Parts: sequence; structure tokens; C-alpha cells
Amino acid sequence: MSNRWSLVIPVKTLVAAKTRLAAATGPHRTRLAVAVACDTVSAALSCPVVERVIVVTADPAAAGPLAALGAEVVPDPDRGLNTALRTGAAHAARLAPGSPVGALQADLPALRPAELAVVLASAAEFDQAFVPDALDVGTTFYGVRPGVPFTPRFGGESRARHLAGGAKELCPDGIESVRRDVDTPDDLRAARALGLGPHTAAVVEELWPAP
Ligand SMILES: Nc1nc2c(ncn2[C@@H]2O[C@H](COP(=O)(O)OP(=O)(O)OP(=O)(O)O)[C@@H](O)[C@H]2O)c(=O)[nH]1
Ligand SMILES: C=C(OP(=O)(O)O)C(=O)O
Repeated sequence: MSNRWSLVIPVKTLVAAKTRLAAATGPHRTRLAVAVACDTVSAALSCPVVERVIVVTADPAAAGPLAALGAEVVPDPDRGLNTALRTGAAHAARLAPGSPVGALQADLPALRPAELAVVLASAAEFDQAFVPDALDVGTTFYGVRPGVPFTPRFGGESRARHLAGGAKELCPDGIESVRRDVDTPDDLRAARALGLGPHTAAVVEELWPAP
């Protein structure tokens, strides 16, 4: 039994990823998607209550750099986001059956380890818990205590589905970086204002130098 978390981070095949940023990023879209995932995974691995990060992806161009950071990579069966998450959680259960398991979106480029630690400490008090995204529409984190079925309901308006599924909603002050996922240029501006991780900052500074 451990109170440190196994976190599953799903990374979509890059050719299909971050399409809402396509017009803004042109040929740099997939490079930005990898940078964002690298910052998310790095911050998660730096969080003291995270035991391991399991990345689920079918894309070798994402798998390589994320494994180099210290993530374990599990192949994606390519049957959608929630199947990818369940696949990662099953891997976690084999490695550490007594540990809590969480799913964290890969598009949190401003993620701060201390804010993630606040979320995980709070989530550990409930059978199932989740964090709504900054717009209160989607979800950025969903997690369960050891022994509780892992039932992610991500995709689109998932906040309402996680609530309906009985998960406790966590949104204390001071976890902005955990809630700030990046799908659109406006999201990227908001994440930049919070403070981007180094991989994303390097790409963003190159594409849109600060005045
Ligand atoms: N492994 C895996 N990850 C996925 C899949 N679908 C979405 N994701 C991941 O789930 C998170 C949310 O993805 P979406 O917002 O739906 O897709 P996106 O690629 O980020 O953005 P759009 O193309 O603009 O929708 C991101 O971390 C994605 O990488 C999937 O089928 N498999
Ligand atoms: C997949 C989700 O959201 P988004 O497409 O906004 O990243 C979600 O919030 O469940």
C-alpha cells in the first residue's frame, strides 16, 4: 500500500493532435504538442506525491522524449481517450495494486508540482475526485483511491459526466495551473500568463517573441 500516486497521461497521435491550434501554429503544431506534453510530464514527475507517470500513446515521436524524461510508456490501443486511460490504469494496477491512480490531461504546460500536490492530497480523501478545467466545462484530472474502480469519463463536456458519476469536484483556490489546459490560442495566452514550462516556453518564444 502506498499513498503516492500513479498518474496516467494520455498523448494523442501527433498528426491528429491539437487541431484547434493548427491555424495559429502552422508547421510547428506537433512540435508544440510534444513540448506541452513534456512540460506536463516533467512537472508531474517533480511532484513529491507522484510515484510514477505512465504515458499512453501510439506515437513514437511523443514516446521517445517523454520516456527520456522518466515516464513509462504504454502503447495506446487507439480506441479513444477513455480506453487509453483505462489501459494506463490497468498497467498501474499491475505495478502497484495498492496505489491511488489518476488521469491527467497532457496539455497543462504551466503545471506546477506544488499545485498538483494540493490536488492529489485532496483527492486522496475521496473515492473518486476530479478537477474541472479553467472554463468549468471539461476535466483536467480524475483519480481514485486504491480499490475503487477507475471510471474516467473524459471528452468534451466531461465535468458534468464526472459529477453525474459521483466523483467529488475539487476546485480550491491556488490550483490554476492544474486547471489551465491548452486547446486554443486564447488558452495558450492564459497559460503563458501563468508561466509556461521550459519546453513550451522555448517554442512559444520562437513563434511569438515577447514584446
Ligand atoms: N492516448 C490518447 N490520448 C488522447 C486521445 N484523445 C485525446 N487524447 C489526449 O487527451 C487530452 C485531451 O485531448 P483533446 O483536447 O481531445 O485533443 P487535443 O489533441 O488536445 O486537441 P484537439 O485536436 O484540438 O481536439 C490530450 O492530452 C490528448 O493528447 C486518444 O485517443 N489516445
Ligand atoms: C477531453 C477533454 O477536454 P478538451 O478537449 O477540452 O481537452 C475533457 O475535458 O474531458
